[in-house]
Amino acid sequence: MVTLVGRNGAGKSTLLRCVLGLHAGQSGRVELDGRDVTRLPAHRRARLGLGWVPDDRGSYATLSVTENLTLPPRVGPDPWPLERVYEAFPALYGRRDSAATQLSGGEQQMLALARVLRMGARLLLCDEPTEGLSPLLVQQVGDLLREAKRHGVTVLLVEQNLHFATGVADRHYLLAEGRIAEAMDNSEVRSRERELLAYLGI
Ligand SMILES: Nc1ncnc2c1ncn2[C@@H]1O[C@H](COP(=O)(O)OP(=O)(O)OP(=O)(O)O)[C@@H](O)[C@H]1O
Repeated sequence: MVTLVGRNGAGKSTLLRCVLGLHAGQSGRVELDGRDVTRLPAHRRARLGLGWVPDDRGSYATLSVTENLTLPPRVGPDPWPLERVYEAFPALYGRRDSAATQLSGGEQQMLALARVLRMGARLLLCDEPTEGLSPLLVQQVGDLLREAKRHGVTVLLVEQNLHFATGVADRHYLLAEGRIAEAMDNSEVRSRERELLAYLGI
């Protein structure tokens, strides 16, 4: 799991869109598992296992959790069976008959992530999944990202919460003016936390 950090406007969301194939007119290369996918359209990249976790959660409000998890098409190479989803996220199993709107913020986040795993994604792109969440929900999002990682899923995470980032990710890239300015491991981020927070303006 890797995070992208950077000031507002540094280009984090744009980089995610480039990786997904949603940004026209980019330069450079995008590789997935060593394969050059730069010229592939977004839907072909999805078939190779790229998955976007929408921050508006993207679930069908009036449908139950199970229905939401049954509907997504299988596009990627490794679609999770429903049983694996429920085993990895038991809280969702407990809420399986509830409508998506009745879920807590953390459970909705869990459902959004689980839907992408059901579609077969191996690499998840998440844009600030903790933004605006209470500390308890932030902790739940951390648990669920760690759970996905434990199951072999790779995560590229845009995240401004450095404390959260060092708790879930393995390494971090600082983006400035659309370029990678620095690569850091967890101990470096922790030892430079004050300086980085001041730089990020948080
Ligand atoms: N590599 C780049 N080269 C040129 N322009 C870029 C590049 N990356 C991003 N931009 C432009 O910079 C602006 C901000 O980019 P973006 O929204 O991706 O930043 P961000 O880091 O996600 O910001 P925020 O934290 O506010 O969401 C956009 O107008 C985008 O088109």
